[in-house]
Amino acid sequence: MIASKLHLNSFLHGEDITASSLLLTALAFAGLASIAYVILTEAYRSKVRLPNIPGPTGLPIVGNFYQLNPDPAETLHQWSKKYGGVYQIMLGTMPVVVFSSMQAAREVFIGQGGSLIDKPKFYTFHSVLSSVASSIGTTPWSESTKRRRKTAATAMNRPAVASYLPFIDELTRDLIADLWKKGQDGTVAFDPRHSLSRTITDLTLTVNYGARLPDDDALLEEIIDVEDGLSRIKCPLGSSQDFMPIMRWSPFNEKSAVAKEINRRRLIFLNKFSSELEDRVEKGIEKPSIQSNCLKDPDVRLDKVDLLGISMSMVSGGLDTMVNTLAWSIGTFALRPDIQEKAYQAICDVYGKESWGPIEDETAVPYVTALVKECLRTFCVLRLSLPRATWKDVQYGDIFIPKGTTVFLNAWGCNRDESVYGPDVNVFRPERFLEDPDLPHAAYGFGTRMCAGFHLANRQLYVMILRLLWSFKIELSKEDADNNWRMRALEDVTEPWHLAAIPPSYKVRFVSRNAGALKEMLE
Ligand code: HEM
Repeated sequence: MIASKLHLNSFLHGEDITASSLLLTALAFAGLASIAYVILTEAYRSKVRLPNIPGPTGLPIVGNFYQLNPDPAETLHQWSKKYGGVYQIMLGTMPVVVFSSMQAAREVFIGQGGSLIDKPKFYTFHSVLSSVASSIGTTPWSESTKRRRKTAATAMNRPAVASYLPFIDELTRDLIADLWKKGQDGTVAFDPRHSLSRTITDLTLTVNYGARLPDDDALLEEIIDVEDGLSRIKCPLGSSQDFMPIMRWSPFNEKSAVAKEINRRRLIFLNKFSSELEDRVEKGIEKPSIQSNCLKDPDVRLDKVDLLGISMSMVSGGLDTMVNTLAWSIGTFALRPDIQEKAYQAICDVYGKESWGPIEDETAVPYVTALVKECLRTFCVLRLSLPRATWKDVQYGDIFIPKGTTVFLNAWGCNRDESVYGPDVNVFRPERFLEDPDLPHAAYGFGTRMCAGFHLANRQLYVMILRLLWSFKIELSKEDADNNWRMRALEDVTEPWHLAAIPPSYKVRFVSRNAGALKEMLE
């Protein structure tokens, strides 16, 4: 008995030794593997780093990724003061060339536009999310991208936008009626974001499919939620796993699963809208729209995947950008009654106090045109634009950027370029665009892949802002005013890592300036 106990003890003791030595061996092996991984990654990082382009070196494995905190666009803008208007950063093992000065950006993005026509491929977005089709703005250059881009750009050029004016007119009226009703003629303060989202989603779908959004709040919420999720993945800095492949195996990484689920949900509503349109085309009851034109025109050789890609671009391109630009603008107007007054007088000088004027002319009230540009410049909702890749080698002065390099346009930095806007660059001052009507801004990007919807966006912003400021005095809620609520483009952005710059929420009152005239305009 005793002997067998001894035997058992020594046996167990022996097991202990074996287990702990196995553990030690495993730890040593993991340690060596980690060291080897760091050495190999560092060797790779220094090999792929672009010669003769200045920029911060960054940390092993992660490069400059986490140094971009707390606000990537602003950090890159500050770095441009040290490294110049064109410099490189390392995102994990990926070198990225950043353009952060207006002059350099325009010279290369416009002057050598053909060399910057490509888009980089990111693991999360291109391999996990976009398994079926992807929006134009994120798709590398190919024959299919060329066809889609051309169709979308033609469908949103100046004459085409003129044909959508009845939709813009109808939806702006609905928006103003909704704001007036919800706020009970300025007696109740509320957050206008939901109304803005509904109007912009409705408008985007109407222009794309020729049918208005059904009165279905659940569907609207679903579209908004899916598009918000997409923005998070589409964000150039949205997924660390794109730059640090090791993150793809992290048990805490849910990015890929989230991307797949968003793709599934997005396809449900896009397919629904497409098949409803096909039905209308078959019955011959469709209204003019981008998709119906493509379906009916034998010269437009687009397949189903192309058409789906265009739909994705329209919904993704127009939603976040327009809603956030309007949300920043309305909040700013509430804080700046002087600007509201100037705009109101300028509108009344042209159209009088009894009418908000026709919708045809986008430049009839130059102060409003300038106001729209200053809103786009100041809030610049796509602060890092959408990433590009070089299609050909680029030579800019001493800087050589080889084909296939990822390039960021820091639109935020360009819009804060003192050499262009002067010392009051951080002041919200629409007059700067009256003093120099050719003054550029970078909110839509530049060159061959710049925003394909910019005519449509300019027209919508002009009409909506003009009519809002003619109809209402916009006043901050008492609660927000008491709390000294602010709307600074830099300090008050809510999620600086998000693709689109989202303003802080607020409540405002929409007080009619001339209730009788407004009622007539809405009839
Ligand atoms: C305030 C409104 C808007 C802003 C600030 C904005 C900004 C931008 C920016 C910065 C890009 C990337 C450009 C680049 O790569 O250089 C882009 C691309 C694009 N936008 Fe817009 N956008 C707006 C509204 C719209 C609207 C209303 C639509 C259509 C409904 C639209 C459709 C597109 C499309 C299709 C692209 C992809 C172009 C391509 O890659 O070839 N955008 N937009």
